[in-house]
Amino acid sequence: MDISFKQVSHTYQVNSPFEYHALKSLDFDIKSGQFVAIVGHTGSGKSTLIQHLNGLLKPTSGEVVIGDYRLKADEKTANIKGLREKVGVVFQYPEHQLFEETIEKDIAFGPKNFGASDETIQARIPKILEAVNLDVALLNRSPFDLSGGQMRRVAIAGVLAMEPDVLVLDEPTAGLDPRGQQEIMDMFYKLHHEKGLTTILVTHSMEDALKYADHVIILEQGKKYLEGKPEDIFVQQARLKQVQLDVPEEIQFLMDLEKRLGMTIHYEKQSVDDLADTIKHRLGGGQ
Ligand SMILES: Nc1ncnc2c1ncn2[C@@H]1O[C@H](COP(=O)(O)OP(=O)(O)OP(=O)(O)O)[C@@H](O)[C@H]1O
Repeated sequence: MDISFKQVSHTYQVNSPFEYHALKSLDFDIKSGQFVAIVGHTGSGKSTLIQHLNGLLKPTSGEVVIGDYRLKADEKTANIKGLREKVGVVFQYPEHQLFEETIEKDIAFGPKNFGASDETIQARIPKILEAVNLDVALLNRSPFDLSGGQMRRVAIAGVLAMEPDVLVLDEPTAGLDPRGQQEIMDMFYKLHHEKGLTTILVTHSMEDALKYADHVIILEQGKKYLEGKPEDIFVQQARLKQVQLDVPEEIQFLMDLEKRLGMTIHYEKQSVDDLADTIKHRLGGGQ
């Protein structure tokens, strides 16, 4: 689904001593099928922004358009339930929201609430378990018997069970070890391509934004600071530094290489192996 933010502002606790302007005149478009990373340091407005994607929050002014749905202040959004079915949100630490006695019931909870029949849900479950790499034998176990990483996969399975068109991921790897982080991100990347999803990833990892996203939006104090292709955004070291963001490791490495050896390699999402080959070749003869 295409998504548009048109001059969106959001103010918390209007007309109170705690009034806070969290989003300020945000304008951007996300095309159906894009993988977009939203980055910015703490308090820049990322969580506020994504809560506008399924109508948990509404703009104080401006409008958000998501497919055929429109969110606008003082206007009742037609069929908000339909919007919440289409936009799946994986919140931070989603495993904290597990509550059913069995894994199967937890995965089925969302679609059941939205009126899907038992047969429909049963038909979806094996494919979802495969996607999140959980064993079918676990279905009747309590989610609370699992490891933290497995619990997160159950919670993600519950969101996927709704078969959303748009997947919103709020720091989906927070608290996982490096291997778990990569497994989860690779899983989302695969799902994104296989299911033709529109994916919106909030992350503190510049490396993940560079590796997985085809578009990056940087927020600073509720405003859009930079927007574009990751390989164009993440070479702007001085501008990133101004908002306390780092250059991803791969790009930092190529910048150091240029400084030390005068070797210029333009980063175009090459793998580490391809970069190593290019460097060896340039150094003369693959040693
Ligand atoms: N309910 C609220 N009432 C008042 N201010 C709020 C409320 N929720 C968030 N804020 C403020 O809005 C600003 C943006 O918060 P938000 O959670 O969107 O930022 P963020 O970029 O997601 O931060 P983080 O990376 O820490 O999750 C922060 O300064 C925050 O304190």
